Amino acid sequence: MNLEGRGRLIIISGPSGAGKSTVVRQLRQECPLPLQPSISATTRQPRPGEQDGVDYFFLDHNEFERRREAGDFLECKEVFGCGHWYGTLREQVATGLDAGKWVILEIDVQGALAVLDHKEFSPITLFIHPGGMEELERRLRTRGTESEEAIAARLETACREMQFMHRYQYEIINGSVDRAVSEICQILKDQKEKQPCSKS
Ligand SMILES: Nc1ncnc2c1ncn2[C@@H]1O[C@H](COP(=O)(O)OP(=O)(O)OP(=O)(O)O)[C@@H](O)[C@H]1O
Ligand SMILES: Nc1nc2c(ncn2[C@@H]2O[C@H](COP(=O)(O)O)[C@@H](O)[C@H]2O)c(=O)[nH]1
Repeated sequence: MNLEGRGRLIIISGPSGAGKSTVVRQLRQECPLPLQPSISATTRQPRPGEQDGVDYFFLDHNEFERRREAGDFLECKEVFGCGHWYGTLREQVATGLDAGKWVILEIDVQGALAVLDHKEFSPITLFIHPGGMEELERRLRTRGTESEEAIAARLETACREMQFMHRYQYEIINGSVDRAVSEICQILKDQKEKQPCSKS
């Protein structure tokens, strides 16, 4: 059974700091497809400027657990092993797909593999990385949102995640944001062309 209805599901993974959010933000502005990010839930604290219900739904651990027990998540994982949970809300995905949107999940590798196990979806899968660990570290430091300890955990996780790149359909090297955005947009347009009956 395929639950994608009129929309499509897109999974974008890659190490923390690879530039996923940056690329997705520009992709939404420039790519002429009805793209819609799925807003995840997380137990981590908001960063300065982040808004509840826009960047994430920021939940405390009890509320996250309650929603997990209620079956509200399509997948949820403790990312980076530092006690913070992240999860894709079923409602975000279902509402978007029902409305004919191309719903983007910006999630880690464990989460992506869990979604791929749900056979009712046939997502377009992309793995973004910056082309080298030194550049990844530079980007995480330049962003300035994580402690030294958190950066170390993210880099360690990145090494493991890189080993799963072969599970994705497309590898995107985000050297230049403009180039990565135009490459992804072209991939999505090509996928649209391949659909049996043209969906919006
Ligand atoms: N092509 C690029 N060249 C140089 N810097 C970049 C590029 N793409 C993104 N950046 C910068 O790298 C940092 C990390 O980018 P971003 O926050 O988008 O990564 P992310 O993959 O979404 O991270 P996370 O998984 O932690 O949310 C930001 O400071 C961003 O401005
Ligand atoms: N498995 C999931 N991973 C998720 C989800 N939402 C985000 N993420 C991943 O978390 C890291 C860290 O994000 P940050 O905002 O704290 O920097 C990021 O790399 C995402 O891949 C989710 O719903 N499920």
